[in-house]
Amino acid sequence: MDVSGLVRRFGTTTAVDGLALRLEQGTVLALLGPNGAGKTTTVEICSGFQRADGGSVNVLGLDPAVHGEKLRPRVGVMPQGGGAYPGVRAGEMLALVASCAANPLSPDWLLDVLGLASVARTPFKRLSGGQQQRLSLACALVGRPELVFLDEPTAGLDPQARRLVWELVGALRTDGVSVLLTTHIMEEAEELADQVVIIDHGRVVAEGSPRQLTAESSDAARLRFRARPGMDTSQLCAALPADCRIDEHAPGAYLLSGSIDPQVVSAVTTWCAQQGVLAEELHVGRRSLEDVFLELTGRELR
Ligand SMILES: Nc1ncnc2c1ncn2[C@@H]1O[C@H](COP(=O)(O)OP(=O)(O)OP(=O)(O)O)[C@@H](O)[C@H]1O
Repeated sequence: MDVSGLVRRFGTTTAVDGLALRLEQGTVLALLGPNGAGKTTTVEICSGFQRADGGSVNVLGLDPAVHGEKLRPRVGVMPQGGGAYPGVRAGEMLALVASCAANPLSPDWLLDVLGLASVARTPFKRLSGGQQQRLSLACALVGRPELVFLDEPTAGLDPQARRLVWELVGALRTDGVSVLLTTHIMEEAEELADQVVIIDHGRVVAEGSPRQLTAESSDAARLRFRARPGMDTSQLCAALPADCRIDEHAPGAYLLSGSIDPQVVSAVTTWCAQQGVLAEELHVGRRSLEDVFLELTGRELR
């Protein structure tokens, strides 16, 4: 799939502003971005649910705005928030979607894999939020698609169901299916994606494999630890090398960046001991995808 120069406006808002993406066959691309960055709009244009105001989209060699009918049997879509006729039973819904496909997977098998066999006769509106999500995923996969769009596939899922979705995405990739997913869970992108694209204000701000994105531009490492929230770290900072910086980026979560050497680690633990606190989850390593994401898109709420 290839997207270039994509533009979508809503009144005075430019939701997508010249976006370019490339999803290679049989790979997983994670589209990340803060709330309102333009992820869902992009996915909806690529999957043929919205028209673009500019740019080009090529999905499996076709333009979704022109060849929606031809594309529909070849792609699977799990929209954000799912959706179905409220009164339809879970099993009926999946059977209905399967009946539109040339060579569908067995709906019963898929219900079983997704842990929905026991609610096959339950009306959609009576399913729990997580069950609705899983049914929506089943509907996206039942037609054996060549390419799947998953808009926040694990939002609202419990840890077991999230792992199951991760396994399914891994299995799709092994089968040569291309996957475009959006997520706010950085760990999910690190775990699943071959390629990560971070967007903000409808534009690409960074892209690469999770490893490329988290590789340090210098040899500066990070030291993280958890301790009592709100500690005054100015004294600690004064005792560290000049290029070291310490931030409490969430209550009780401290992040020290700069030249981290054994003396710095020792200074941190000694200082914590002097404060009478235990430095928990002390970890020295490269920056995480979440660090990169926050550096690029800022820390303020959208
Ligand atoms: N139908 C619409 N009418 C008006 N504005 C819209 C419409 N759809 C999206 N927008 C606006 O376009 C921008 C991008 O929205 P979009 O839903 O694509 O963001 P997102 O990255 O998917 O966000 P989230 O992470 O919250 O799901 C937002 O400012 C949103 O308010």
